[in-house]
Amino acid sequence: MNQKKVIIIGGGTAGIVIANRLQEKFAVTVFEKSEYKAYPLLYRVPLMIGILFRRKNSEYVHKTEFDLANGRKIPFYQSNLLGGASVMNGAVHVFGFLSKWIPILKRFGFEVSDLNESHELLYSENKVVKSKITIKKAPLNYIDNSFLETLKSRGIPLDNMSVSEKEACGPIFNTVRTFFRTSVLSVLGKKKFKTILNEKVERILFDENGNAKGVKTNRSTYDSDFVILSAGVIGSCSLLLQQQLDPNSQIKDLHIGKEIQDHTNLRVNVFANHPLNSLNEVYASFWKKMFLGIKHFLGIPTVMRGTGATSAAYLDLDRDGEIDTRIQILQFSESGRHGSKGSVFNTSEPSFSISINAIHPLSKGYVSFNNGELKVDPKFLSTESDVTLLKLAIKYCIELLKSPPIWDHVKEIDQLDLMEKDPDKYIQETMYSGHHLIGGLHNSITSDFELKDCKGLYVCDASVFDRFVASNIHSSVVLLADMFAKKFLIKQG
Ligand SMILES: Cc1cc2nc3c(=O)[nH]c(=O)nc-3n(C[C@H](O)[C@H](O)[C@H](O)COP(=O)(O)OP(=O)(O)OC[C@H]3O[C@@H](n4cnc5c(N)ncnc54)[C@H](O)[C@@H]3O)c2cc1C
Repeated sequence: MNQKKVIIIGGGTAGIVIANRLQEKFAVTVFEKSEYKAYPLLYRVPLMIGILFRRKNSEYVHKTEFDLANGRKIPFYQSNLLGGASVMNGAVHVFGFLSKWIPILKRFGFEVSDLNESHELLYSENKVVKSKITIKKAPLNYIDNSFLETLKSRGIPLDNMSVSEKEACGPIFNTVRTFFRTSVLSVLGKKKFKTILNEKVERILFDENGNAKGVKTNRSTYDSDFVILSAGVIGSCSLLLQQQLDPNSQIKDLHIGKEIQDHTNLRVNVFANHPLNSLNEVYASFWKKMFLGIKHFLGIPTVMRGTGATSAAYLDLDRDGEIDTRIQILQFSESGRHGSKGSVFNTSEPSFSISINAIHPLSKGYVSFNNGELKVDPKFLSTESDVTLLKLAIKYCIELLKSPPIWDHVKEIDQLDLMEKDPDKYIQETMYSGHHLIGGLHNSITSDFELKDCKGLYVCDASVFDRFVASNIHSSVVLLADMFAKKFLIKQG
């Protein structure tokens, strides 16, 4: 039987998940502009991924910069590898608040049972199942235990951190195989679809009736019955925006690139008063690093199993009855990421951080393409309520750190004076991107994910989210991509 052909643009998080489902009934080809290079073993170990971002001219990632209102430039990293952002992300898994999922499910005609089915198909907890994304609860040490104990003494109960709808604290989920980080590439165990690497799609082709009929890449043109755009927020928006510039373009002005969002990420850094049995040890000593590395590769549990982000808490800081903030222990410090005016949070001393994420920020920005130039600006903290929440969070973290038992580990809270006297300045000088871009195409598609006015061209990736359902976005993208593919199979299969 002649199978219908589907072209997927982008072999990233969404693209691979969609290809995995659609290969049941379609001849699927995935075009990925990056190559799957011999990705070093080292980077597949959870924490070691951080080394990638510090290398200048890395062949595995490329860097875009966001301009902040105060003149600071902060990096946003994209992947140069098959698997997209999921290969080099921090691997923290959060499935999201059901109350936030419901409007998204409704918008696309899904039921909660669809969400649960996709979850069941793609994720397994604490066991390795072929072709699933394996997740584990992060291993906890005494910094985590003190953090959780302090939270509990403030009335925040221990709960399931993957789906809590109320204030809770607990260990978080990481993507991990027995020895390595894993990503959506684990679904490649059953791969039948074709991947064409190192080939960038430059144009989507349409027939005379306005139906998508294939793509033009930097090398050739390819025919298909359907085209699915999964090139990520920046990739999908920029491809459509560029194509729209052509006066005869099929693609109309459909709010493309408008209302993108990102989680701002802020850290409260702490110098500890004693050496920590934590990821700092991996940082501090070559021999310890070797020792832990050997243990890790032998499959003996080590701190390297975690991403360094280990336990967290959901909080309702403005007391309006809805969870708004997540604080999370980070047992490592990234050079260059902290400190005002580019100074570095000193990692040679034992240290840890509390990372703050406003879960549902209201600030919105854009992706634009003018005079051959791509501009991406999430317009961080352009809404006053986002700043207010971060200030409440800083205050909360300082109070928390000053309470036992976590206080027992604290020698000094870095930049405490600035945080207390001028939190606005602290926020502007130290905030970073949470690397969770969403939106840009959410107003441009139908409830079937079809680009409005363009038959046969579908969009599904982080760009179709009109809101955050969780404090992290990877799992949300994976689950929506699978639900989309299931719907596509029913309608077109
Ligand atoms: C550094 C980093 C850390 C993160 N940490 C976490 C985390 O800990 N937890 C979490 O939940 N989320 C995390 N995220 C976010 C999450 O990984 C992403 O939001 C999600 O994977 C986005 O999926 P996507 O399919 O929309 O895009 P991507 O995975 O980026 O896929 C898009 C793909 O399309 C390709 N492409 C683009 N244009 C073209 C073209 N014209 N032709 C062919 N191919 C093209 C790109 O090369 C890319 O491979 C992180 C992201 C980053 C970057």
